[in-house]
Amino acid sequence: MNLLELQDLKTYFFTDEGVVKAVDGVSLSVGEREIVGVIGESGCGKSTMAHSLLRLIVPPGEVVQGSAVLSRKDGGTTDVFSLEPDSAELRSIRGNEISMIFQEPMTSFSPVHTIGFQISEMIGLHTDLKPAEIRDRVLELLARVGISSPEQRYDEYPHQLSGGMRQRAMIAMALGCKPRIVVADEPTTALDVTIQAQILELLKDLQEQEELSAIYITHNLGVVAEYVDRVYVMYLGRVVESASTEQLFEKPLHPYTQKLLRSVPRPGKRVDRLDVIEGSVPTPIGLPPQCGFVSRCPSALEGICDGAVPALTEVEEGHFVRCFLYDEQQEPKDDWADV
Ligand SMILES: Nc1ncnc2c1ncn2[C@@H]1O[C@H](COP(=O)(O)OP(=O)(O)OP(=O)(O)O)[C@@H](O)[C@H]1O
Repeated sequence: MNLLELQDLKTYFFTDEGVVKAVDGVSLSVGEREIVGVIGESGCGKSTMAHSLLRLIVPPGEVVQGSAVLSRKDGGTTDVFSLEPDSAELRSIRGNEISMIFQEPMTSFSPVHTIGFQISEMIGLHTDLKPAEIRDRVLELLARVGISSPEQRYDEYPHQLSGGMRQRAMIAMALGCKPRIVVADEPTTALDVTIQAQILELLKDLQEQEELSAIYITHNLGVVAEYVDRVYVMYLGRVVESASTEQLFEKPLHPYTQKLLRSVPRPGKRVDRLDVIEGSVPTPIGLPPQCGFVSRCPSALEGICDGAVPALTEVEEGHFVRCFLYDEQQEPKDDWADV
């Protein structure tokens, strides 16, 4: 049984310019102790998908469809999308069972309280521990994530910590209640490479020791190659390919994935020239029913790829692709909703 089963998520933003279909039918699963990666260019809907999972979408955005069934610590299951936004149950899930590490740590800490106070408050909210026990847990966590002199850091404010330390403190906060799944949205962009590597190593250790699963949203294919078990490639609000990391690097199928892999340097691969993906991700407003990548695809088939949205098809075990090139039998369909 998977820890998390996201089915057919659609999250739209209802703007004056039109309906932005930021996530348009994404399904994704996370197994126990599995690290799942989500990749794709800026604007493909990765962050919107992650925020939807934690019910952090605010108007004009809305989750319009989908289910996210979470297997709970107590052995039960809950569809996170069926809960009221302000419900106690949702609050008990957030932070306690699924927690999120954001792009910029300053946004998840308040500047006016100390680091220790904020992590303690979060643990206090979700557990019955006594204040002294909470303090001990926070100190242990700070040490665990590699923060030196935890006693001293406990009483410091976020601005007193370096970027790397703040990131660690945020991980401590995210792990405070021993969640089963951590969603890390580009956890390392704002940091230098050495700290990036340390943080990812730390998360990997925690995954092994604390039975943690994770969803990593990243632009960095080096990170995917090294730390991720299974990958979802997103384009224009949809998953266009998903496979084990090994399968994906060995044999990328979707022309978008192939371009993406050729557009960034990868460890262990010598390339003379990196590819550039021509054009940019369109804004997902009023898009015609066709493959989202058709306007940028070097292999597009006229009359096929521009006539319908391809379905996600399993090409070999565990390797799925949404592309007519691999599904020639498929008749163009006029309605995406039927696919
Ligand atoms: N609050 C909002 N209002 C309107 N449109 C939005 C809003 N937030 C995101 N979008 C749009 O939704 C689409 C998906 O954006 P999202 O930030 O989820 O992509 P992303 O893949 O996470 O990008 P990045 O890697 O830059 O974070 C984009 O077209 C974006 O402009």
